[in-house]
Amino acid sequence: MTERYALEARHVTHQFDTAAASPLATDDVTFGVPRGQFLAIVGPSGCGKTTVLNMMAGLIRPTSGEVYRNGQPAVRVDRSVGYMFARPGLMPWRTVSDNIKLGLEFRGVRRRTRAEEADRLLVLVGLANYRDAYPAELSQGMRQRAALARTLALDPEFLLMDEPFGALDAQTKILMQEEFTKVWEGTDKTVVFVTHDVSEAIALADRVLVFTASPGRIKAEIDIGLPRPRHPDSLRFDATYQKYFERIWNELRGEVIVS
Ligand SMILES: Nc1ncnc2c1ncn2[C@@H]1O[C@H](COP(=O)(O)OP(=O)(O)OP(=O)(O)O)[C@@H](O)[C@H]1O
Repeated sequence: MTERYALEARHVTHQFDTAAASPLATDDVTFGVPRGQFLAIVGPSGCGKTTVLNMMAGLIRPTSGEVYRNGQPAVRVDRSVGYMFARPGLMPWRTVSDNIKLGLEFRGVRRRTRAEEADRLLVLVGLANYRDAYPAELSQGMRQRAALARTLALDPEFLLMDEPFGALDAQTKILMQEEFTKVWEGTDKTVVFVTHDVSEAIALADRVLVFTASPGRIKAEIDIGLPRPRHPDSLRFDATYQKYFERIWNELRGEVIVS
């Protein structure tokens, strides 16, 4: 691997082509994510965060510019990409364990080792006692943990996460951030994490991009120098954390007001 970045967007612009309007979603966005870095993107609603993630995944193509994964244009979704949304999207007719095994099946893990690997992931996300439960029998936070385990079962090189904890209540969200940080810090996965929540971005990420209101451009880029391992649940009381919060919120405030 000689590329400087595992993931890269070079002068990426995306314009949706719809009958009603042709909204410019992103405008000349350029950034790179080194291997193993955790990048967060914050910005007002509608500024093109999901569009950027979809282009990184190879789900949609830029109108101009290019997105690269490991130096290659990201023209399609492949097994290097794990995508996680705010809604867990579990299959209701499959148990938690069987939902996780789905990721293992996709990865081509042999049937014999799937159960063992699913059990390991269930322990990792704190659902060991719910392996045979169905999604409807779980709380929202537990479902999202199961979705995280299913994504991790794919063992993706890139984790693209679109408000993955956005639908959770405040307490569960902090617990999930805590667990996810612990899991991620034990890997070398490259993460792009979209969120509205400035505190979440600072607690989790190595670097935060602040987007302008629509069309999304990069307004600021802030390295988060908080040491690891991190504990999102106690970080909020840290003076350095609060300085980052003030800085990022000052960048974001004007954009939220104009959007
Ligand atoms: N499929 C689509 N067709 C047409 N326009 C779209 C489509 N998807 C998104 N857009 C438009 O592109 C712009 C960016 O949308 P996008 O969902 O990327 O923003 P976002 O920052 O993720 O928003 P939010 O934070 O509210 O989820 C918006 O103006 C939106 O209306």
